[in-house]
Amino acid sequence: MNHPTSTAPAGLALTGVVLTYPDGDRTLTALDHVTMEVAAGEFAAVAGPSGSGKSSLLAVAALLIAPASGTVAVAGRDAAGLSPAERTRLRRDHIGVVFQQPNLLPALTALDQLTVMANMAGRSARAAADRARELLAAVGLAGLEHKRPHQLSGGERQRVNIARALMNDPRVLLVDEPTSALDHERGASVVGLLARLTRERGVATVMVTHDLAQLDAVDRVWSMLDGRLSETPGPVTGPGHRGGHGGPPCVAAHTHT
Ligand SMILES: Nc1ncnc2c1ncn2[C@@H]1O[C@H](COP(=O)(O)OP(=O)(O)OP(=O)(O)O)[C@@H](O)[C@H]1O
Repeated sequence: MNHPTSTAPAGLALTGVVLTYPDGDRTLTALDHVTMEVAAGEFAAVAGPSGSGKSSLLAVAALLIAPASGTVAVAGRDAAGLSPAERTRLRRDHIGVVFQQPNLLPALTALDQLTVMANMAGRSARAAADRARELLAAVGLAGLEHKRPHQLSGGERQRVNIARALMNDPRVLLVDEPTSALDHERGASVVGLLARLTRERGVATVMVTHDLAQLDAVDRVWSMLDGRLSETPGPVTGPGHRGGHGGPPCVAAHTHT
């Protein structure tokens, strides 16, 4: 168990994060002094064009890549200075990741997709099954626990994916393009589900998306352009706000001077 060691917020905090990749003789700056705070119970979206740095942001927030400079704090704990084992534990205990493709194992039932993770984390089989059932019900899949992935729709598979990411009761939920394989209606339903789970479970959620039509349920919208992140202004009232922010942000027109 990781205990907070600083006054960083209980959700996610990135401060002055710079991430570079080698690019021939030069370096490419994928994240350029990115600062972002997402509180417990807050649902933030990051929108931006292809190549703007959204996946890089998620990878750094998930503690999969260490930034060249800047800090990442998860559940109040600064990841800098942790050993690889401590970083892995911080990720396992406090971060849930929903990948774009559900990555479900074809042979496993919906219930087993969730319990296999918990068993690996040392939870008793009974406790894991109880939690998995509760989560599958919470994402609207009660009664489908014994279905295998090919017996589920795309939207249902994405719900299993979300339930699986919540198995360890994470403080931070990182979601990569969850609606890309879904039609508008099913996509809106998945985003609405993420909004509800974020609020009910007090998790700090960051959703990366291309889909500007799916932002009504989020609390805050950030725009990513050329590795720079800025919050898109709108009539947002803070954590718990629901019901739209006055239309999609003008991501393409956003400039940094
Ligand atoms: N492993 C890597 N090595 C070198 N350059 C990389 C690497 N990963 C990403 N990049 C570059 O970093 C920049 C940001 O990429 P990133 O994948 O974070 O963008 P993105 O906004 O997620 O794009 P998309 O929406 O297409 O997934 C791009 O210019 C990309 O080419």
